[in-house]
Amino acid sequence: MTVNIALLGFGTVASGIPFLLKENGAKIISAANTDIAIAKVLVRDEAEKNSLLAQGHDYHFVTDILDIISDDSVQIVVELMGRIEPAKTFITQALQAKKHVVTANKDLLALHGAELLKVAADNQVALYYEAAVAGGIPILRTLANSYTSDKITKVLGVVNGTSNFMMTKMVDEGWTYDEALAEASRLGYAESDPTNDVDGIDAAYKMVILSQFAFGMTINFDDVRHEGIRHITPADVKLAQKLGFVIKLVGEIVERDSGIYAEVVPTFLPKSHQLATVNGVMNAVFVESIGIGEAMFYGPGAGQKPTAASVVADIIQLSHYISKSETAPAFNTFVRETVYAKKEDLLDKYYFAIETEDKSGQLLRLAELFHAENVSFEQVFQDKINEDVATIAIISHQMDLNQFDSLSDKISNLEGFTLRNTIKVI
Ligand SMILES: NC(=O)C1=CN([C@@H]2O[C@H](COP(=O)(O)OP(=O)(O)OC[C@H]3O[C@@H](n4cnc5c(N)ncnc54)[C@H](OP(=O)(O)O)[C@@H]3O)[C@@H](O)[C@H]2O)C=CC1
Ligand SMILES: N[C@@H](CC=O)C(=O)O
Ligand code: NA
Repeated sequence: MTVNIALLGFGTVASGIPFLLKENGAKIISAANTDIAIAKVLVRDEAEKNSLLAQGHDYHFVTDILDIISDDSVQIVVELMGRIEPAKTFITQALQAKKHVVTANKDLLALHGAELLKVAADNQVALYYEAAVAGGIPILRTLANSYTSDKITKVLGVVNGTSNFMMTKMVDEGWTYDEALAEASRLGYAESDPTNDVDGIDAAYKMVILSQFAFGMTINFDDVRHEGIRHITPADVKLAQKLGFVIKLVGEIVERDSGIYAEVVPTFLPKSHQLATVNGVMNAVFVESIGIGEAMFYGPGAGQKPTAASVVADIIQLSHYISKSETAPAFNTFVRETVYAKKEDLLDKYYFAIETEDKSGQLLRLAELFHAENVSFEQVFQDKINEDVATIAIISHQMDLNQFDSLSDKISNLEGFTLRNTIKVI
């Protein structure tokens, strides 16, 4: 038999699918128990269709989603257009027409996943999305299947390929921010709007999805504190290096007695930490659990073939169920009530970079602020910016999130001081 699939969009990831289906034909047929054919491809308009045909792409291109939704021979719809609309409407229509759906769209899953999964369940079809988190790393299926016996307590992840690639190029090779971003876009790593990549939004979407698979809880996207890489300066990087740290954009999800918490923030990682060596477009998800202990899953987080490989793995799994006329199980079955951690249960050390006039008594004023919050300094450094202005860099001892927010606020409002940056220290 043959399972017919339809692709929505034919950009970076989607155009990698034919290669894998062709190169691994025999293996795929044996795993899926069926042949898999690309029956239709939705493109934006006639101009794109003609251009793809002229390039030698020999597919049945359509420009109206209804040509796919109303086609009973199409059993799996593969959404690779990205963004919220019209992807949300098209996926809903496909599920309602009792077609399985595969997507890599983390924006949509993080913001509207629950609604879409309900439509899938109501229509006895499945929605799979391995590629949505850490592109080529098989992390979601691993958490859903191989961690069933275990209790996860913490997930740390470098999960945005674009920002990690940019930071690596800027720090190790001296590229400018704009050069690094342009190259990440050229290589197909960045989103069509790279704001999400550099501002920590894409990684925060992935934290929402990871919270569901690792902890069975759905953290609201708005509750994921997130910050990107724009504010990190060469001075921050230099000090980090001097102290034996590297700076990375790290996502973290923890479960404390009071509940769960997730954030994505620039982080000082000790050079000896496993995540410190994750460079370029590589991603890694570091999992702490009571059974397995510490485990790290490492691989390419973006790029055409790695991402398409995850998409095709989902297609194969669904095709297998279709070929056996079996109901495809839900991608993730771990669901608990979502309970948020109290801020006082979230303890971390922080780096504060503060600019101020280079005159006596300034450090004392900062010391008084920290003392009033009952937080002590672990290390303090001062660096001249010019004749009159200096940066005071403080690495604190542990404080809870209330103390951190209060201190950041107070320093920002302290006359004569500018809080230039804060970075979490692991
Ligand atoms: N690239 C990567 O490494 C990874 C991507 N992803 C996710 O995979 C998805 C696809 O990403 P990627 O392939 O990089 O994106 P691209 O922008 O390369 O491809 C998307 C394609 O869909 C087309 N498209 C958009 N809207 C429509 C529409 N209404 N009708 C028809 N075609 C449409 C776009 O056309 P046009 O150019 O005209 O807008 C474009 O050709 C996204 O959700 C992304 O977040 C996930 C992991 C890794
Ligand atoms: N733009 C994303 C693509 C994969 O999710 C990234 O850079 O990680
Ligand atoms: Na993945």
